[in-house]
Amino acid sequence: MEHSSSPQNFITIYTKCINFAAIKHRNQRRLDSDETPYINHPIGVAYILTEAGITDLEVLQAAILHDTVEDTDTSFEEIESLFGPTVRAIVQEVTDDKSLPKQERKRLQIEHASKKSHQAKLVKLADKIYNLRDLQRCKPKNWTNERCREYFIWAKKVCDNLKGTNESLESILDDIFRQENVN
Ligand SMILES: Nc1nc2c(ncn2[C@@H]2O[C@H](COP(=O)(O)OP(=O)(O)O)[C@@H](OP(=O)(O)OP(=O)(O)O)[C@H]2O)c(=O)[nH]1
Ligand SMILES: [Mn+2]
Repeated sequence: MEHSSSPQNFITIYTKCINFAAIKHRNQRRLDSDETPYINHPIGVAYILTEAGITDLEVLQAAILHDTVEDTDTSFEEIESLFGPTVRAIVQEVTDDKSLPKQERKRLQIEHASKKSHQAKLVKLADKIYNLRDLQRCKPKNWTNERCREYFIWAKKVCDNLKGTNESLESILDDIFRQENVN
């Protein structure tokens, strides 16, 4: 999408994304016992990226929008018409096909990670950092210790195939996996 890089436009475009995602996720909660509003997750994913020095607006937009199609009634067409073809493409790359069995979806994340675009890899790395930190903070309702452990082990396999994308994000992940003795 054509946009100037002036701070005014950047903030206007970014805020439009946050507002859209907040409306779409408004009835959703995280799985923690506090039932944290779901929107905390996409905002936190974008924040992880800005803290790592990433200023690519399309990446930050896609981070905010990354779970709208997977987890709400949002369509890719809607994303494209509001935010343009590049943001749509990144969101599409990080969206799991929920019609597939879970095991297959998880396997495909490992298999496809290395083939993603640079922009999509950044969103995937930050998504994993957020979710792994969240698991370190507290166990989701109904998750056993074993399920948490399996998530760490699976996430490591996905992240191994995203290597060479961003040093800062990858060093955060290295620390998390080291803390959890996943190797
Ligand atoms: N750690 C944690 N995760 C929570 C919580 N609430 C919701 N989630 C979401 O749960 C997903 C991970 O749970 P799984 O059982 O492995 O996956 P599934 O939802 O796709 O079946 C993540 O989806 P995702 O963001 O699409 O990422 P991905 O894991 O599928 O890559 C994560 O955002 C929570 O309180 N803690
Ligand atoms: Mn996510």
